[in-house]
Formats: sequence, structure tokens, C-alpha cells
Amino acid sequence: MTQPVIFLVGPMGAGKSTIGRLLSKELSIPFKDSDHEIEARSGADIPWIFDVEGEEGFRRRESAVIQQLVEAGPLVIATGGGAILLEENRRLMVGSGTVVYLETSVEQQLSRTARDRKRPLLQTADPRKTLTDLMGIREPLYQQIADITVSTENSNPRMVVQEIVDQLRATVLKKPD
Ligand SMILES: Nc1ncnc2c1ncn2[C@@H]1O[C@H](COP(=O)(O)OP(=O)(O)O)[C@@H](O)[C@H]1O
Ligand SMILES: O=C(O)C1=C[C@@H](OP(=O)(O)O)[C@@H](O)[C@H](O)C1
Ligand SMILES: [Mg+2]
Repeated sequence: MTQPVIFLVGPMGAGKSTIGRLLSKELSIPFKDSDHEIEARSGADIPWIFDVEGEEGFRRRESAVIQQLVEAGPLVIATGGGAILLEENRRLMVGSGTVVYLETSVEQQLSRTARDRKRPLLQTADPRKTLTDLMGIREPLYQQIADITVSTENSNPRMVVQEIVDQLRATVLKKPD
């Protein structure tokens, strides 16, 4: 497991924050959640940032945080669902570590995020349509940069972590020295 940074990407509710924390313990690599870092560094929560600075302002903060985290060395990083939208972020992730795509269905996303008010993009009249539209735009980007893809659809977090570890081992073993 020689890759310096492991990035978890995927849609809201895929389990990036949950799995990232567990994976970091399993691999003994420190964990950072980009959303948490954005909030800690700005002193504001994500709904406030979207409200005041718009999604564009949030994306600027997100890029800066991911860049700084990568420079901080070996980490498991849970990104936000839209972190793959900017090409500079995709390039950075591909160039500086292993990208793990956590895949799940819109139905599962809906059930996992239904009671949560902290995701501004889901505060719409029709979250199912919002998630479906977002998936249409974003899924090709997740797939494009993924080294490893793991479904979280019918697996509990422990099973997902085990699957990631197995696939990471297989990936490292496949790589020439
Ligand atoms: N594999 C899983 N099985 C069941 N519930 C999960 C799983 N992964 C995450 N969850 C739950 O789904 C919700 C959203 O997870 P979270 O880690 O915040 O997702 P993300 O960071 O991808 O948006 C949380 O309540 C979490 O406990
Ligand atoms: O999909 C998105 O654009 C977003 C996903 C959120 O993170 P999670 O994917 O961890 O929910 C958070 O970054 C913000 O609300 C925007
Ligand atoms: Mg998260």
C-alpha cells in the first residue's frame, strides 16, 4: 500500500465520510474530510457558505482545501460529492494518489440523506430528480478518475472497508516497481 493519498469520491450518501474514517483506522493512515476542513478553516458551515458565496465560492474553498491536504502527506481523504467537477481537482487526485469511487443508487442516496439538512443541494422540492440529474453529470467523472470502484449499495461499512482494502492490495500487487 504505497500510494500516498487515498481519495474517496462518489455521490452524496455513498458513505465517503463514514467509510473514510473506518478505512483510515484500518490502514493506520490519518483521515481528513474535505467538508469538515472547509468548515473548520472558514469558521462557517456549508449551508452558510452556499448561501453567501454560492456554489462557486464553495468550490473555490473545496479546491484550496484538497490542494493543501494533498501537500500534507499520507492521508485518507473523504471528498464532497462535487469535488470531481473541476478539472484541476480531478487532475490533482489522479496525479497524487489512489482514487476510490464509492458507488450507490439514487434510491439509497435518498434514504441515507433524507433527514439531513446539511446538504444545500438537496434542499429542493424534488431531491430524487436533483440526485438523478447530478448523477447524470457526475457519474462519468467518477468513473473516469477511479482506480477502484466499490459498491456501498447492499454492504455495511465494515464490508465496504474490507472490499477497498482487498482491491487496494490487488492494485498495488499489479503495479510494476
Ligand atoms: N455502507 C453503508 N450502509 C449503510 N449506511 C451507510 C453506509 N455508508 C454510510 N451510511 C450512512 O449513510 C449516511 C450518509 O453517509 P456519509 O458517510 O455522510 O456519506 P457521504 O459522505 O458520501 O455523503 C450516514 O448516516 C451513514 O451512517
Ligand atoms: O455533491 C455535492 O456537490 C456536495 C456534497 C457534500 O458532501 P457529501 O458528498 O459528503 O455529502 C458537500 O460537499 C456539499 O454539500 C456539496
Ligand atoms: Mg461526506
